[in-house]
Amino acid sequence: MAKAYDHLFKLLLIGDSGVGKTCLIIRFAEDNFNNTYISTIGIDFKIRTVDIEGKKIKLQVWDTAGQERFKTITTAYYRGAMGIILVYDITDEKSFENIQNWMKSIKENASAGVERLLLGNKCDMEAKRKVQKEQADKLAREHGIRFFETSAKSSMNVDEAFSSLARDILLKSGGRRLKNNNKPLSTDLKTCDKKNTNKCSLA
Ligand SMILES: Nc1nc2c(ncn2[C@@H]2O[C@H](COP(=O)(O)OP(=O)(O)OP(=O)(O)O)[C@@H](O)[C@H]2O)c(=O)[nH]1
Repeated sequence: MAKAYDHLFKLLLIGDSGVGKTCLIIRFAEDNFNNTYISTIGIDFKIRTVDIEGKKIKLQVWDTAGQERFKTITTAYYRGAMGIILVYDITDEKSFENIQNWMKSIKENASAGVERLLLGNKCDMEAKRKVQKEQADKLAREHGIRFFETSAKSSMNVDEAFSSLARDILLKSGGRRLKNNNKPLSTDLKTCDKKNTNKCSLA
């Protein structure tokens, strides 16, 4: 039987408790949102297959508990991830400050070539904003990664964020094949603007 997908990418979401990791995954995988807060215990995952540049990419998206007491369990999953999404809440300054610690945790526990992405979630709550977009833009630039403001509630930028990460991983794996087989890299791969301008779109 033919495989239902061309590539399987494992992604992982990390960030403080309550920033909206579970809601982002549910919005992405099931196009749903719930206001009730049930803190994740340990780890869980959901799947969605997306079309990127004519390729079927199966995304296995792992949800981690943000609470400190689950850290030993959750960090064990970093190594298998090809992409890690760091999430903070734009209404919670502490969750943004802690991104530096989450970055450190990636350095200590993830594979060296892992793709990273920064998300400022709950951007529907403009009136309660504590973290300015420029601050996060600057941080993302310092780390050389992409940044989006998202809302799991309104869907804003959720598909775009996941797709841009998947596309970056695809580009990277294409590059590896090029190195190994000396085959030309597919020219139909559109590159996204790496300058965090949120201009990536679904293929
Ligand atoms: N307004 C708004 N609320 C959100 C958004 N995303 C999540 N929430 C709410 O924030 C709360 C926490 O969301 P979760 O997705 O459970 O947070 P989490 O990061 O998975 O938390 P842990 O499992 O404890 O690590 C819930 O009450 C959600 O309804 C969003 O984009 N906008």
